[in-house]
Amino acid sequence: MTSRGRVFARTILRSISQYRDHNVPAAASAANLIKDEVNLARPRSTGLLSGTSERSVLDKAQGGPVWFYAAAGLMAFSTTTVGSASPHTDAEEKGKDFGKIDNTSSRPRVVFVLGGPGSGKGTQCAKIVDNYGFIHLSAGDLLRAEIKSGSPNGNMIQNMIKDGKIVPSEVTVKLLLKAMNEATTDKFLIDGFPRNEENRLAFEKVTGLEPEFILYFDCPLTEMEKRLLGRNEGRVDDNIDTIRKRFKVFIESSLPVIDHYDKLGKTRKVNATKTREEVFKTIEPLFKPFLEKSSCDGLNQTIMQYSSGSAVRD
Ligand SMILES: Nc1ncnc2c1ncn2[C@@H]1O[C@H](COP(=O)(O)OP(=O)(O)O)[C@@H](O)[C@H]1O
Ligand SMILES: Nc1ccn([C@@H]2O[C@H](COP(=O)(O)OP(=O)(O)O)[C@@H](O)[C@H]2O)c(=O)n1
Repeated sequence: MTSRGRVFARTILRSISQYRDHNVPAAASAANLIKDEVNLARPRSTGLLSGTSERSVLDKAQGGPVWFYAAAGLMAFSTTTVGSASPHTDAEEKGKDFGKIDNTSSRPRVVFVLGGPGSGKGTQCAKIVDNYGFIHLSAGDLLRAEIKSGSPNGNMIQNMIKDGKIVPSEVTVKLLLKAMNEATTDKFLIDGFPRNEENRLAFEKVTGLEPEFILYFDCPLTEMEKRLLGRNEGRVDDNIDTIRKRFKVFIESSLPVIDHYDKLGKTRKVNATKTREEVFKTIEPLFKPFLEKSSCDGLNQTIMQYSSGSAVRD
């Protein structure tokens, strides 16, 4: 990074502090995340010109180092559009129209997988990973791993999960970013996230990334309840009391997020009541376009821009 880049980054961080001093809560929590992320991402950004393996996946967010964009994320960001779907698009109906994935971009590509508890998100994610080279990041799994790791946040997370509540975004986004940074691919299925508007805004502000689309598993509560009670994974939250609380949270906090993306034409609604195989058949057309062209071309182009000095971001 050049000294000009450092000066600019400091300026951005200073302006975030000023926002925080004026009690803008989202800016304040984003600022905390950003500071952590600066520490996470900075050492790696020196490898920018030395090849893909040394570049942090998130360094590629919007074509520049993540900490830079994390800071800039507090400003308005333009987004990448995928497909031509209209609101309330049904996966079965649209078929191949889902196609227009920007495979020339070197940005990390993110698909959010949403749906009520027990709607089959994890089950389908495993199939997508096997067939379409995505990395599956389950927010719930990351939180449960954090509890197991003996983290100081462990107790708090455990209590929230037992009570069916949504863990503060600061914690969850940080875990997601760490996992994305460690990943060896740039295609991410982020499952069970964003679960509320706070999750959504924190991720957006910190990464500057917009999802390609939202895969929404639509399933009646009665079916989800039956599946959860039969899941048998020994989870502290798969009991009838917590399940009912989770349903309430889903309706009150998660549906508005799905609706937000629906209005942007990004929600791909899937009937999740069918068999596992049928559901997978329905969603496959959404993922085929990701196989059509490697993102390496876009990536190489970005690296050449940096080498020739034509890119202003360092
Ligand atoms: N299409 C389906 N039909 C019947 N049961 C399913 C289906 N998809 C998943 N399941 C089962 O329902 C339970 C919940 O699925 P899971 O993928 O863990 O849901 P989520 O990740 O949305 O909570 C699991 O026991 C799973 O095996
Ligand atoms: N973005 C997220 C995702 C999960 N969680 C917590 O983790 C629990 C389990 O989420 P999960 O995605 O593993 O499971 P399901 O509820 O989808 O079956 C949620 O009920 C929340 O308590 C969270 O706080 N924030």
